[in-house]
Amino acid sequence: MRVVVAADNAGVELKNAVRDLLRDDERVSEVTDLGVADAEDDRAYPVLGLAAAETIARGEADRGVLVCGTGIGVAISANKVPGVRATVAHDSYSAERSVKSNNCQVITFGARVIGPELAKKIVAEWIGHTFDPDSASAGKVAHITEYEQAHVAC
Ligand SMILES: O=C[C@H](O)[C@H](O)COP(=O)(O)O
Repeated sequence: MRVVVAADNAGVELKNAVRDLLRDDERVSEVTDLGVADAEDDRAYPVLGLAAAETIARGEADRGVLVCGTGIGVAISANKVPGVRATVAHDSYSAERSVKSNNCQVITFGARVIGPELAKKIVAEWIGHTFDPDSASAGKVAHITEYEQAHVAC
């Protein structure tokens, strides 16, 4: 699995902790870190969120982990990229269902909301979840995709 990670300067430390966890996970073949690298880099969360989501939309990554102060801004940004579904998930069940019910490729965290150990635990579980295209959830996700394709300008 190829994972892209990104954060604004509010989330850089948590992003780095999750990035390092992913790099040590044998289920992950590649981790692309789009930054920010440190707290001095003031690129705003939309820049990072959109760049990460576009990486997935281009087929260059399978999943994404995005971090900002709340996780909300990067999620909103990533969801603007056609074909990408992102959500904040600060608990194990939401993270699981974000994949199994919603086929989300992206999970986001708020560094001002969740601590690193819980975030890392959630990510370690999240990596193992997969979407079943034959599940009852698939038709609901297809409805979202059909709307997007009919209404969202590329
Ligand atoms: O969703 C936005 C993020 O929490 C970001 O890190 C902080 O944004 P703000 O500086 O506009 O509050």
